[in-house]
Amino acid sequence: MSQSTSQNKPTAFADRLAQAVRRTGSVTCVGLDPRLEQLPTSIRQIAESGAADAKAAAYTQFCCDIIDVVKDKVACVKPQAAFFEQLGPAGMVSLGQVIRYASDAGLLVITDGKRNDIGSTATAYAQAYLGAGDASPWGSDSLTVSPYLGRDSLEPFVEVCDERAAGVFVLVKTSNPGGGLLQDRVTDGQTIYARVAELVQELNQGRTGESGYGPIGAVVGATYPEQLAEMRAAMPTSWILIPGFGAQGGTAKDVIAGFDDAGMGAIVNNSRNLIFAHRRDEYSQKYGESRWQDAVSAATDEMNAVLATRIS
Ligand SMILES: O=c1ccn([C@@H]2O[C@H](COP(=O)(O)O)[C@@H](O)[C@H]2O)c(=O)[nH]1
Repeated sequence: MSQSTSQNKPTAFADRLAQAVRRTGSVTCVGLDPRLEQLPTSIRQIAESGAADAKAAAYTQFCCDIIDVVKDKVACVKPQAAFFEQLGPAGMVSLGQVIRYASDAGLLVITDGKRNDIGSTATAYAQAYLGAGDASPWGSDSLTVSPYLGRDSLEPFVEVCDERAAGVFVLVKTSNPGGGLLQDRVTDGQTIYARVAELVQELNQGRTGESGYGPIGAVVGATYPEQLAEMRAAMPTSWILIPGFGAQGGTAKDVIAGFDDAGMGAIVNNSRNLIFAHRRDEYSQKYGESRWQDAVSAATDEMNAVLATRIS
């Protein structure tokens, strides 16, 4: 549930994120991307029947067990909607349960759905996902959104962010190798991703809170450190969500440029290398599969420490 000010006005998402980063001392975002075949055996057994609701129950258990481990170690989690949607309706129920569990545990939730559409439909997406607790049916603090449909498709999200003290992260420069096909195109002397960043910066105008950041954040991949530096400068009032750390090759030195001088303004997502840490050589020997939660804990501590050393 959103923390409230004395006037009972919910604290803005950007400020809640700043508070959570300060409280935990962590800029790590734990990505909740459950994949059936990679789950520890004890969890995979829940899905033994092969039915969608059994798989969904396994996903819920796995994600909630991870939340139990990381709730005091990090500021936020990012459930990836795709893995839940893949299971159909039962998966979507699981997504809702995981979001609620994380929120109740005091974590900020960024649902990674990469939603958007024409304005009137975008409003429905915004109302569905944005607003923690009972403010929306999904109860997310924040949602990833696509800018491809233009400014009028983003404005409904901005409105709902204002109403519900929520946030969005607009895809600016994604971590995947093929993203440049469109994002790096130069038009009117500017790359598309730089034009999107300009739009993000415009939308945040007049919306910054105590933290100096506004509700409209940006996604910029750890796999493009030079562009990350360029985007930090282009969007000084936007939180940057940096995916691509770990399994996609991004390292601590690649993400430094995403932070402001106070070591704030960015969160670094890591999904596979944290949640399936028990499968990594460095942790499997020490913990084995039966102690998979200890592996998640150790991997999260390690990421926190590596980032803290680099950023401070
Ligand atoms: O540009 C982007 C935008 C989103 N993602 C998502 O982040 C995680 C990354 O998972 P890892 O296991 O840490 O590679 C995943 O949910 C992606 O869909 C991204 O990677 N890049």
